[in-house]
Amino acid sequence: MATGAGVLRLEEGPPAEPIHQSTRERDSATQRRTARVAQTLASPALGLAKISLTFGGVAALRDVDLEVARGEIRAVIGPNGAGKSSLLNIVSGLYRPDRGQVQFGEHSFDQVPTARLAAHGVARTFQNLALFKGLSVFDNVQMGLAHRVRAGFLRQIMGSPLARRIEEENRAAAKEVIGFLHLDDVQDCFAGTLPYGVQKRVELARALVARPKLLLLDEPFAGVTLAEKQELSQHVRNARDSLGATIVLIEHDIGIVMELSDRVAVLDYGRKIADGTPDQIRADPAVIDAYLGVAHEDDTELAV
Ligand SMILES: Nc1ncnc2c1ncn2[C@@H]1O[C@H](COP(=O)(O)OP(=O)(O)OP(=O)(O)O)[C@@H](O)[C@H]1O
Repeated sequence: MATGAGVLRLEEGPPAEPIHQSTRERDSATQRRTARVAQTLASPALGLAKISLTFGGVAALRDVDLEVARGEIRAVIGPNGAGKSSLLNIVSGLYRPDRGQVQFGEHSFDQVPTARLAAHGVARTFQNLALFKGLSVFDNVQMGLAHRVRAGFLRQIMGSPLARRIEEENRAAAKEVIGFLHLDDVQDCFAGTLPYGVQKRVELARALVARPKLLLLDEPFAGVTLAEKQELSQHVRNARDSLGATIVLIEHDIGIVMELSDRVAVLDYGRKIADGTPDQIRADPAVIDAYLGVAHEDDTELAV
């Protein structure tokens, strides 16, 4: 039987406040999710095929398949050590899998070329903030366009009109995403002086400034307050709804995951043990066993 203690063990911050939806709201949200997934699965934004990875004798990932539909919010969850970060590191090219393929749209890779990630329309955030704390919010956000600046380096030092135009475009893009994430008031502050939850938002802005097609979020809600979680999850949803980004997130806060995601994949000991809508995952006995490590009963649900 699922116990609160078992679930709390999985969370790094306070548990998410349950969002109460009426049955009709919940049904229509489910219908929208199903339509979105069905519509776009023919041409997934991200496909992983038979991904395996070992570290010495430890199998971090075993034959993991994953499809992410365009415009979907897709969560990957699992207990500590299940392989979530390893998976994200493979998708962003930091790890090379022993076997398997990663596909972005038409392009397929044995190892994702990290340096060309942005060119493929992929951006990511990190579990531990990777901001430049001594730079302003504005400059941090502009760093998300560094690949464009590098491309125009020679033109820049020559002060060409094209370099000036690129710089203006970059500033305009940064300004726009800063407004989108309600960071206008703090855009001139040093990033390191801001509350942790705001810094997380700055990191999200930096990832979004290049308008990625695919956004990888590594524990975006870790360490933030309950109010900040609610706000941040709305921004993640807006990034999908208004900017059209497909989103993959790994996250320990099951409450937020179930509320935010269209579909959830569950890893345990490097294997994918379940994949489905939040309702399917909540009721899946294998998931309950993996999280609680106890024998399940037929009527048990994941307590979130
Ligand atoms: N760089 C590494 N070197 C050696 N072993 C590693 C490395 N990275 C991950 N592992 C091992 O691979 C397995 C999967 O780890 P991973 O960090 O991917 O899991 P996780 O689900 O992200 O865990 P957590 O939720 O605790 O971050 C674990 O047994 C871990 O110890």
